[in-house]
Amino acid sequence: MTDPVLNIPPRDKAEILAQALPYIRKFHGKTIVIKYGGNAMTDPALQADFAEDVVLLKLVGMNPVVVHGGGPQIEAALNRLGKKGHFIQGMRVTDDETMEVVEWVLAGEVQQDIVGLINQAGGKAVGLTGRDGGLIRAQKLKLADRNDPNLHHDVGLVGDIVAIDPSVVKALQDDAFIPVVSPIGFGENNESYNINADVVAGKLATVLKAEKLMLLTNTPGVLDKNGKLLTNLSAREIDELFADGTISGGMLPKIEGALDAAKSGVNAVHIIDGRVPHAMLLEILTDQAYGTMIRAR
Ligand SMILES: Nc1ncnc2c1ncn2[C@@H]1O[C@H](COP(=O)(O)OP(=O)(O)O)[C@@H](O)[C@H]1O
Ligand SMILES: CC(=O)N[C@@H](CCC(=O)OP(=O)(O)O)C(=O)O
Repeated sequence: MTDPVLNIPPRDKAEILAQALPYIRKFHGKTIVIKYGGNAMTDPALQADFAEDVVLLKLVGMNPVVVHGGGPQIEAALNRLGKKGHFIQGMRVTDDETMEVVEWVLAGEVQQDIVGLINQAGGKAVGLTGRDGGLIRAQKLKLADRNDPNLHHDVGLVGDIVAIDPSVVKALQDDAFIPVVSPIGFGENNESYNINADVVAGKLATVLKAEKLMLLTNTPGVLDKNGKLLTNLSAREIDELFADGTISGGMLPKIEGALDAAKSGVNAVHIIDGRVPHAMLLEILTDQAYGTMIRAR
């Protein structure tokens, strides 16, 4: 894949840097929630680029908050135990044993890898799960069927977010740290819940009154039935794509998280290709639009 930053002539590079100034000014002090999808983090070189981008955003005065996924990494760990993941409408059916694997892969492995990379790039990252500081309170999700709202699926220990207390994230931000959040919630009886990372990112962006929510994944954005990129989607257009089955699998919770944030006042919500080096930086700091923008109306 070509690198959009390195493979361009120096004059154009200078142009990109000059373009960045108004955006740096505009977003100074603003919170930007970045969902780093498990599918976008499979290449070590891209992971290092991602970490550098997050640090750069912090250095120029923005407040990045990372929410990470790890679907493929959980799947690999389950396979090693002779288990295979099963999804309903983009949600992993989570029994007790799967929940244990989810916790150690997300909080023990993926989160700590990202924290390490950000620190290596010169930032000060702090890893959190939804337990830390009472960040994500959850209850068992009753998953309504998309075609028959009277039918509900039992997806085990998948969490429905009851409340987010963002005080721990705000305290870290005020202290120049970069929070890296694992999508694990806690229930009334201290039980753990597996929550889709897109849903956590959408809700956290809303509660933090973020300026932007960026969802980094492994497609150029939302694609239509012919595989063509849809650069802009309203709530009504999304309903149509749900209805005709164009949006499926992992894209279902992603769009729901994105739309929820857009409707709740997050100014700009983008689904972008995390496999393109520095896509997030270019989206935030240049005039060029990337991926799919989700609009409330
Ligand atoms: N209309 C669509 N456009 C793009 N991707 C889609 C669409 N419908 C379903 N998908 C699937 O959603 C996937 C992204 O979701 P997911 O696998 O959960 O990624 P992540 O780990 O980044 O959250 C894509 O790789 C693709 O297989
Ligand atoms: C309930 C549910 O589906 N949880 C997800 C949590 C990780 C995640 O969301 O990872 P991605 O962002 O990489 O898909 C899972 O178990 O895979």
